[in-house]
Amino acid sequence: MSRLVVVSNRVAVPGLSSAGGLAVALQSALEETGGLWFGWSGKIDPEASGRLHEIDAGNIRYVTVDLSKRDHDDYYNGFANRTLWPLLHFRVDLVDYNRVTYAAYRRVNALFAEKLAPMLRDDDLVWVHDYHLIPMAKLLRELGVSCRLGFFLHVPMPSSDLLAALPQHERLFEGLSSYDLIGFQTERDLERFQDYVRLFGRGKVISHGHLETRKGVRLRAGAFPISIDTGHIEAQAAAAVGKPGVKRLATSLSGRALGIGVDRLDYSKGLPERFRAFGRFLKRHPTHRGKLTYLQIAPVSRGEVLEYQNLRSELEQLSGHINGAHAEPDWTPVRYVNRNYPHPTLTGFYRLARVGLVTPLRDGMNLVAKEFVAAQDPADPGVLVLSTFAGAARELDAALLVNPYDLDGVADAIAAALEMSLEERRERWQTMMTLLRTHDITAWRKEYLAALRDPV
Ligand SMILES: O=P(O)(O)OC[C@H]1O[C@H](O[C@H]2O[C@H](CO)[C@@H](O)[C@H](O)[C@H]2O)[C@H](O)[C@@H](O)[C@@H]1O
Ligand SMILES: O=c1ccn([C@@H]2O[C@H](COP(=O)(O)OP(=O)(O)O)[C@@H](O)[C@H]2O)c(=O)[nH]1
Repeated sequence: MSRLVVVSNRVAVPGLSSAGGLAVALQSALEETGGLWFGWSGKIDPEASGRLHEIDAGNIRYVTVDLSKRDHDDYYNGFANRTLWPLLHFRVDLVDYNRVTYAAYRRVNALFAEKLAPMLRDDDLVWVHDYHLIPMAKLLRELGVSCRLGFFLHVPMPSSDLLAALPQHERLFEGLSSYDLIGFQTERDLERFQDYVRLFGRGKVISHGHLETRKGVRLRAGAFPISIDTGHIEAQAAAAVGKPGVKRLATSLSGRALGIGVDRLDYSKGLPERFRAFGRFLKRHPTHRGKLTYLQIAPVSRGEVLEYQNLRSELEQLSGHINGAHAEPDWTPVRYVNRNYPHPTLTGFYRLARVGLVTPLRDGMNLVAKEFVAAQDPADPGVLVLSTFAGAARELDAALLVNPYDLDGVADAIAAALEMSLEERRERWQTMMTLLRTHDITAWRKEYLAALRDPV
C-alpha cells in the first residue's frame, strides 16, 4: 500500500496546541493510516528558514521546517493571511496587494518543495492542503517528483470576478494544474472554480469536474466536504459531563440556558455581527432576558496581523457594551473568553448548551458546527443556529439556517431555538446526526484518496 504524505502549513506537532479545523481533521485522518506529515514547525528561527525537525509519534512521522522572522511575517502573516485569506473569503476590501509578500510566498513554497522532494518515493500519495501551498505541485514536479499529487482547499473558492482582482491570479491559479486532483469543500466552490477556469483562465470545462487549461493540460476537480470523527466526539462529550471544568460551567449557570459560540478570533467568523444580534435578541425578546447566558470562546488567532488586532478591540468593546446595557447584579449576558480549550472540555461545553451559534460571514466548512451536533445528548439535544454562508450548511440543513448579516433574523432564530419543542429538537438533531455518522472524517479521507489514486 502506498504511503500517505500530508503537506500543510499548520501541523499538529505533538505538544503544540493551536485551534483550527485543518489540524484537527488531518490529525484524525493520519492517525488511521499512518504516514508522513510535513509543514511549518510553528517556530521562528532568528537566523534563517530551513532547520528541519523530525518527530515520530505513533504511526505518524512529523517533519517540520522553521521559518525566519522575515519569511513568517511576509509569507504567513503577509501573503497567506493578508492577501489570500481575505480574497478567498470574499473580502476584497481587506486584501493587501503586495509584491514583497508574494515573493516571500513563492520563496517559502520553494523551500518546502526542496526539503520535501528528497523524502518522497514514487508510490507515495502526496496530499497538499490549503491556500498557503498552491504552488507546491509545480515546484515538486520541477524537482522531478513523479508520484500522485493532490490538493485540497479548506477555505471557500470565491466568485471568479473577485479572484481576478489579484494581480498574480493567472500564475497562481495556473499552478493548480500540476495537481492530479483538486478538492473543494462544496459543490458551490467547485462550480465557482470551473467558472474561473472558463472565464479568466481561458480554459474549458469538458464535463463537471473535468477541466482543460488554456495550455491543454487536463485536470480533475471535485467536492469533498470535510468532516469530524463523529463517534469519538459523541463518546468524548458523554464522558466530559463529569469533568470538573464542565461541572463548574454547569453550576455557574444557576439553571439558565447556555448559548455557545466557539471560533478562532477571525473576521470571517462574523463575531461582531453575532454579538450585535445577541444584543438585538435581548431587546426583541424581553421574555428571555435573564434566562440565557451566551458564552463565546474565541482563542486569539494570527494576532500579529493588523485586521485581527482591530477585531479583538472591537469585540472587547462590543461585549462590554452589551453587558453594560443588559446585565443584572446576578446575570452577565455575554461571557467572552480568549482561551483555547482542548476537545475533552470543549465537547462537554457543547453538550451543556441549548443553542449553538455558528454564524460566519464565509467559512470553508466550519467543523465546530458538526462537533456541536455530534456532542449533543440524544435525549435532550440543543439547537444549532447556522449561517447559510458556512460550507457546513449544505449538509446540516436541518439546523436553523440564518443570514448572519440579518441581525433581526439571527435574534429571532435564537428565540426560536429556546422555544423549540423537544420533539422538533430531536427530529432535527437525528437528521443531522444520521449524516454525520455516515459521512465522518474516515469517509472524507477515503473518498478523496480513492479519487486521487484513480487516474481517470
Ligand atoms: O493555521 P492557522 O492560521 O492558525 O488557522 C487555522 C486554520 O484555519 C482555516 O481552517 C479551515 O479549515 C477547516 C477544516 O477544513 C474548515 O472547516 C474551515 O472552514 C477553514 O477556515 C485554514 O483554512 C487552515 O489552513 C488553518 O490551519
Ligand atoms: O478553544 C478551541 C477553539 C476551537 N478548537 C477547534 O478548532 C477547530 C476549528 O475548526 P473550524 O473548521 O470550525 O474553523 P477554523 O478555525 O478551522 O477556521 C474545531 O475542531 C474546534 O473544536 C479547539 O480545539 N479549541
